[in-house]
Amino acid sequence: MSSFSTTGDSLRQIGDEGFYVVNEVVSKRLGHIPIIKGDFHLLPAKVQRFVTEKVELMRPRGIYICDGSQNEADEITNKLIERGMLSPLKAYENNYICRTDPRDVARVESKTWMVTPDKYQTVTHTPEGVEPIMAHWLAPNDFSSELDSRFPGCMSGRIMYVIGFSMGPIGGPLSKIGVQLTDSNYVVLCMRIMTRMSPAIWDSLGDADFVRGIHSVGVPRPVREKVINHWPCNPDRVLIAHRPAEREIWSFGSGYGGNSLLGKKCFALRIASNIARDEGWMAEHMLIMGVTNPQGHERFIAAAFPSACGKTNLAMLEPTIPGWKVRVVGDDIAWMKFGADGQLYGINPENGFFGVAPGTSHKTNPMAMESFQKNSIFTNVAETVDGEYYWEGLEKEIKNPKVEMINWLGQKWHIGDAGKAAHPNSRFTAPAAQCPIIHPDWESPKGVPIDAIIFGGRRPEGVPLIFETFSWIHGIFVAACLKSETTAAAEFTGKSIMHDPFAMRPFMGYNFGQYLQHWMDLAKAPKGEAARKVPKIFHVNWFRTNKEGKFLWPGFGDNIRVIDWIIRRLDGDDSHALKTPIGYVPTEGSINMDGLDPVKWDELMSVPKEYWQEDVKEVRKFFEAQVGIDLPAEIRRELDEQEKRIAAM
Ligand SMILES: Nc1nc2c(ncn2[C@@H]2O[C@H](COP(=O)(O)OP(=O)(O)OP(=O)(O)O)[C@@H](O)[C@H]2O)c(=O)[nH]1
Ligand SMILES: O=C([O-])CC(=O)C(=O)O
Ligand SMILES: [Mn+2]
Repeated sequence: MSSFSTTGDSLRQIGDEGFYVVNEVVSKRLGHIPIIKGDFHLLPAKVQRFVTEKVELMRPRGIYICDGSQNEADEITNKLIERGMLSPLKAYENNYICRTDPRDVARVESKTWMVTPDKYQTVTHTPEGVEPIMAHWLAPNDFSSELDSRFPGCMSGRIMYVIGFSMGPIGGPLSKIGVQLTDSNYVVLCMRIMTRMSPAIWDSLGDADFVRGIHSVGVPRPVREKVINHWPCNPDRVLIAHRPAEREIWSFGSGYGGNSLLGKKCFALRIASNIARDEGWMAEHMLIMGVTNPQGHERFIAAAFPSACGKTNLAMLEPTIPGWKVRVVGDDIAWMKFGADGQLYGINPENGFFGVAPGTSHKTNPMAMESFQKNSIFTNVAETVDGEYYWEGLEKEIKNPKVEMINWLGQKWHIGDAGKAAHPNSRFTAPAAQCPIIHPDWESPKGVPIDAIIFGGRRPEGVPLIFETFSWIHGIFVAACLKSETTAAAEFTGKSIMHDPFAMRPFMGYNFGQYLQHWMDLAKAPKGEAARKVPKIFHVNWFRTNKEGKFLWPGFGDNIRVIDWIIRRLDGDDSHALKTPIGYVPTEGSINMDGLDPVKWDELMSVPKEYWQEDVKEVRKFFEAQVGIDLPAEIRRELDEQEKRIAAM
């Protein structure tokens, strides 16, 4: 029998919150835990049990059941303004800025764990002494002690918010429900933008199971250390742990989005990829865009680039060649499933954009700019005395270039001063529905038909602007070899090229060899279903540089020129592709360059033999060290074949 029961309504004011208690949870051990908002009795029984168990563990001073309403958001926002955590950006409507503790600015890959009874459910068989980089494993016993040293009493003196949310349109066949508990009201406001949060969740859920998220900033009251920028966090004790079998996430010590908005990377990628494997679909770090050509025919494309490598920008691109139209379905995560008709369909499980601010401007990404003119939250950007946001990349667009600002560290700052205005991983959080080019079908429950998948990364050297892979399996091989220069989205400093297979290294939810096998298996339709029409797979590189380190390709809106070539390939145009050892590249003249400053075609498109000889050796080492016996034989064969093709160049 549960040690909890609930009592009826009572009305009183508690603490300094000024909220009224409508009912309360009674624990034999803890006494009365006031429900500050919402009706506990209306939660599904399983959610009630989840909440009461965690209340007993984390001992908040009150429970706040969120309904996702505007009133609720206003109430929380006002509270945060009072406390100094948020401030309004007066130049816009309902836009707010906040600065984090400077130690809490990005995902912490090294403290992110998958907890499975068998190590090899999580990681591949790496040789003695080789630390797996794709997923980090924590043994259940070790997890228990990590948990015990953090969570008991961690919400003491704080309010626990209960957030019911749907990833994907509520009730849709590809959608999933989660419940996140958190003691951060910043997280509540951001989850309200990033997920679908409404009382309809509880009706849709009924008795069914849900993904459980438990999040605490890890600063119980009374607070022992000084809180910086009104941003409580506990950087030394950060832990982001997932129990895939239990569909459960435990996040401690960080308020930064990628660590704390549990619907996003933790649920929609790490946990969902486990569900997807069990249920025969895919959860990927991909944008989805609809592209209409001048003839009026629309195609949907999914694309995976590592963090801060251009997904948001590609998803919303404003074409620089006439007649083309791009509309965004999603900018970061795609859940995709083959239909019985053999077509792959994809949804964007999110409800908002959590985008990189620096580099975003009317020139590079006007549609993102339009999306965050209201109802948005900016984290770690600079603020001008006129109440505008500012970051690197807006130099030419700011009204008054001499204006005084407060930089992300809270110091007075002007353009030209030392240091940066905004943290390189500063972010905007904006409702997707506000994007002027949001696709009319972006909330279609069954998803949009995906005809091509693009992979890419930041590759200063050797990798052509675009190539098409030879087959589904060769495409999987190319995605497994994906590499990119490190960015500020995680804790790595300095620029080095890292492996980031499928742009999923930080988000891998299970053994990478099995993940590859799952991708391969998806090509085969189950009995009774139409043969699967697997998407064509491409690789792009917007970031190749010349000897001076300058980008050879203008990128952004001009990337439509590459998409145009891709779509012609989908349409069966065979006349404009040259076979190379790594795939098909465009023949010179087959990419529309009208109106562009001259581009150094050879430097941009070449496939240098020496570079690729080195690359294939390096990839072989990587596979041996990081995938080992878990590497499917077919993928090893692709490597062998590619090596032979390169040798014969
Ligand atoms: N040179 C160049 N830079 C680009 C291009 N596209 C994006 N960028 C820059 O890359 C950075 C990150 O781009 P985003 O589109 O936000 O990256 P993302 O893949 O959505 O990142 P996450 O949200 O971290 O997953 C920004 O500073 C952009 O300005 C491009 O085509 N060329
Ligand atoms: O998770 C985050 O912090 C933001 C993001 O999209 C990424 O890093 O890929
Ligand atoms: Mn991302």
